[in-house]
Amino acid sequence: MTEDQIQQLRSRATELLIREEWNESIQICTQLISLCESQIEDLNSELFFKIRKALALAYSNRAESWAKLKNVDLALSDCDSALAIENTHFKTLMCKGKILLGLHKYRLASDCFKLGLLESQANGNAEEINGCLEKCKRLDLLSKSGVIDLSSWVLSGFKGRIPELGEYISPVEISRSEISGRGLFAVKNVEVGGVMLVTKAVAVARGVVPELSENGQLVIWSSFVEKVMKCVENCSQVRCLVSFLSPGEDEDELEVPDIDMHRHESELSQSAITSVEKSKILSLLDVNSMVESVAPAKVLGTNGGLYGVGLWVLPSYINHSCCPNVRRLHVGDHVIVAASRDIKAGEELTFAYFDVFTPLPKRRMMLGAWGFECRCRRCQFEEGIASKMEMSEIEIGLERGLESGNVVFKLEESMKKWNLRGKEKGFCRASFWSAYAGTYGCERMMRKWGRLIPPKEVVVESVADAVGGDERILAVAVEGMKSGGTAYGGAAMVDLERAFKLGRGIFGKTMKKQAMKSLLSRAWS
Ligand SMILES: C[S@@+](CC[C@H](N)C(=O)[O-])C[C@H]1O[C@@H](n2cnc3c(N)ncnc32)[C@H](O)[C@@H]1O
Repeated sequence: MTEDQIQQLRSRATELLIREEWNESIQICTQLISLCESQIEDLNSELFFKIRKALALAYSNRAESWAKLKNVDLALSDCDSALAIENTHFKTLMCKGKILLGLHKYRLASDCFKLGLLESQANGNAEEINGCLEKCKRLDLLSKSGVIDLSSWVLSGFKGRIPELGEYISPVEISRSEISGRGLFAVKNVEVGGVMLVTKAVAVARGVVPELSENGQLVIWSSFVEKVMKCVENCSQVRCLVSFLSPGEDEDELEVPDIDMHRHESELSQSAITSVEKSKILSLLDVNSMVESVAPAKVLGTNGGLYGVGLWVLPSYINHSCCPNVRRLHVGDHVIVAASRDIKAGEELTFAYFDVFTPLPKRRMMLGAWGFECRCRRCQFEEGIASKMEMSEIEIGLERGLESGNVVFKLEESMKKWNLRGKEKGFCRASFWSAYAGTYGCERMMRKWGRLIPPKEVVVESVADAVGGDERILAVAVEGMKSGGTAYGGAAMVDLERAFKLGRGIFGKTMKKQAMKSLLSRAWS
């Protein structure tokens, strides 16, 4: 009788799995598990082995259903129950390997696939298992080296699948920040373009939003909140990491988490945090979620027309500066954080939370919405010159439609008068970048003002040095290169090397020169 019941439930569970009815399949597997467990105590040996087999399969099937529903904790727990009964259970090893791969635990995943490969059932699945093993190896290497190569994807014109990325953490640490709360700090010197982090989103929601209507954004936002809630509920690893993020208040009281907690091979205590309230999640998301940056996506030809909002945990420790030293590049659900200029060991990593080419009064307005005041070197410097008469004349001139060449001329003359040097000039030029771009990009304007203002290569380099790489600086820099002219007035090779350096400040060291060249040509076409 019991045998028949078990057989019936098994067939029903298999049918539901095939039909991808995960919730129903979980119900049937749960019934099957209870039945098997109630029978397993006092059985003659033949039936005992049969029931154990059915029990292992029921746990395995339920694990698969939980995994499909993205309930990672329950899926892993069922895998472990199945493996405790039969430690080489093929189906379970495959299921556990895939879950661990999704959690970026490449070596543990690889151990499961290797064990699976030894089983007789591997014969018909060898290609798939070897593919998984290959993927573990590739991503493990990336997670150790940070070496990313998007070249073939870039050269193919972004056709085909988005390159698969793993998670990577360069030598950085989380420490108390003088800016606010905790921040992320470089432990070693990093050259422009150096990849600092590669992080997969906890969740990301995207949609085509016609003209970015507020309503459309709201719909995407609520789907994003739902996705994050689900991940937090279903994965203790995510729950633990998310619970350390800043709610935006009393940041100096917040605990400083160990960076190693974010290395996915490390084991997190499963029971550390059992739940996080929705209201807390909402305030964490207000402070830490990021909109996928549109500009590099446009150049990369990806995500065009899409509005995307996501949560990437480790990048959430990066504070804002108006003269930042890192930038982010979105590739699929991953964000690559790379140095947008050279960074010294001990320096805090900073993003610009909004466009760096914004004059001080507008930056203050935007920061008002964020709820904090920026005290970065650039803001402090620009506050010092804000009351100068020439500065008000330039701002008023710009507002009233003064010719951009004239704005640039007046600013350059004022900077000479104020005896500015080094980065200070770059800060001012960045704040009035639109006037510089308008002047260098217009032949008529250059005929009129060209001899009275600095050559564009001087301006390009001072702005990149002050606020880091930006595709708009690159566009001005490479203008004229295609037609045989030289952007920098020197030999073409030198021009190209400088353009590559600017490109690395935007896209990071993520591709070979040939691919970067094709991106540069997009910028100048
Ligand atoms: C994404 S978090 C950055 C990491 C945060 N400091 C922490 O301890 O987790 C963003 C929050 O950090 C603070 N913050 C970031 N940049 C700042 C700045 N330049 N000045 C003051 N507060 C800043 C603000 O409270 C902001 O809401």
